[in-house]
Amino acid sequence: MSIAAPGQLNVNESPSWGSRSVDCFEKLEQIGEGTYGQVYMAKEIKTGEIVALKKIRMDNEREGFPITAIREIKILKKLHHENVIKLKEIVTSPGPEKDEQGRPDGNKYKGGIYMVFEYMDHDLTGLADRPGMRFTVPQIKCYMRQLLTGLHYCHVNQVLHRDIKGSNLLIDNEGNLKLADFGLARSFSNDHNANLTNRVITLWYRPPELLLGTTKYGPAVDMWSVGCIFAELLHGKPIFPGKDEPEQLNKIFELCGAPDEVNWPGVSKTPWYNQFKPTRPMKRRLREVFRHFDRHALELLERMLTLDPAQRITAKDALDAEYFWTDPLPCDPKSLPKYESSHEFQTKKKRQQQRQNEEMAKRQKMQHPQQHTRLPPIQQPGQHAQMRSGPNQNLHGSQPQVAAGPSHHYGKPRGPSGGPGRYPPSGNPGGGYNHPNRGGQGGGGYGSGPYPPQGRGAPYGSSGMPGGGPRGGGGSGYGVGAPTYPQQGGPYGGSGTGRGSNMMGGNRNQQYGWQQ
Ligand SMILES: Nc1ncnc2c1ncn2[C@@H]1O[C@H](COP(=O)(O)OP(=O)(O)OP(=O)(O)O)[C@@H](O)[C@H]1O
Repeated sequence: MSIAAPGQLNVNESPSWGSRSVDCFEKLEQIGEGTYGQVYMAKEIKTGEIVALKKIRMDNEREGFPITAIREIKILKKLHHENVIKLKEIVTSPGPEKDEQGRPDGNKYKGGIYMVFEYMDHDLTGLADRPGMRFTVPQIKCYMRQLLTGLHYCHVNQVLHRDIKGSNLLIDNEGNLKLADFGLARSFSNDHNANLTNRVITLWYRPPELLLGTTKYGPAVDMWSVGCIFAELLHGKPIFPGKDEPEQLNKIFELCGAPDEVNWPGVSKTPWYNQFKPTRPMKRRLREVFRHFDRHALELLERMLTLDPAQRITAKDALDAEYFWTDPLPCDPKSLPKYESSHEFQTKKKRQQQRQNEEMAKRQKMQHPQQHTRLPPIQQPGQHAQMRSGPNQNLHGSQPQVAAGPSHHYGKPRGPSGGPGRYPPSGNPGGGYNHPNRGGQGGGGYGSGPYPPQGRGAPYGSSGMPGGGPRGGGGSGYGVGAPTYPQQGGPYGGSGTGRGSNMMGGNRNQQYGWQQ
């Protein structure tokens, strides 16, 4: 195997890797917008095969080929599993890129580099965000089992994903779930002796050890994120929607209790413990808050959302949990309903459009109050099932017609709050931190709202949720807007500046200094 010089991409391993032009593909539509650039659904002209093209952003020539992209390619080339997204090849575009209007796109780099992936119809966030979406218990078990199987495979192969969240879990119309976006992934050694950056994992899914500044960690960080996803599937909305790191920790402690040397030996030695330890006793309330969850689901969740990473359940043990072996059993992926493609990018875009329409209608009403009452209703995007859908459009068969069009996870969780209407303002987070701006009482956020019915019920149903349900209303995806980071110098200072800043996960391109 030939080795590329540092900072260069080794495309020599297979003649096809990097040798073909992106012109072999016809871009059909944008389905995602990530830190690195756009993701498109595209068709290979020769074969008609539908793929996903992820453009690698090369904004800054001086930095060369982004280290994160090199990592993603390197790791994905070594991982081959049915629950891990398949990287098919790398293609290039020789000349300056053009934008949609045919103008040069301002990219200083003279060409473009794309990763070609197998196409997946949905991401979990986009799917869950569909109006009226209801996941059944066997369906949740089926997705969770696949998520854990894929993750177990990564961990056995000594790869940490470090960005597990709904928009990185891709689902096809055969019901297969695959882990995607390995841009923050890295190899680890079993002794966990290397210093790794703690500025990884999107804030809402970030475990307490990273929030407390730990730099020696292992697969348990991914298992915390899995616990957050699991709870979200059952609960119907994200369980820890913190707007910045201190609030994130606070939300965790309110539900999982305060960490101490009894429940988490060694916690007092974590770098930022003294700064962020709660100033009042906080007991674990997970069982009480989620008492309506199925018993086995709650048992498993308890073990995933364990504060001490050393005691947190592993992917392998989670797969053995009673939850997956008791009725109702996980369903066969193939038996799952087939939906029109849905990615978070598109659901967000649609909501934005809807809000614009509503505002326009309001303005019209103010200008022509009489006439307005007789106007036909504003047409909402996605009312007609005529949007371009993925290659499996004809797979709907006898499934109930779904109203909305595609909705990939576009624009990703850049910011923590879910957008207007989705999450009530958290108010004073309470929780008693030693943080100058915090420390008030109350504000638990779990005690007041009704929860969706459990058991065989519909975790994502619109009934019973405040404001018509977290998924159905006008809120936008998984977060917009910037969290307020404390000034540099504090534990959370200095992130999120410059190009490619990911509000929830920090700035990827700045995450790789002395710590990896
Ligand atoms: N293979 C694929 N098939 C279909 N859609 C995809 C595929 N890969 C990515 N997407 C869509 O594009 C979105 C962004 O992709 P991805 O997470 O890989 O980009 P990114 O630049 O790493 O994003 P981020 O900055 O959020 O980490 C995904 O959430 C998903 O909706």
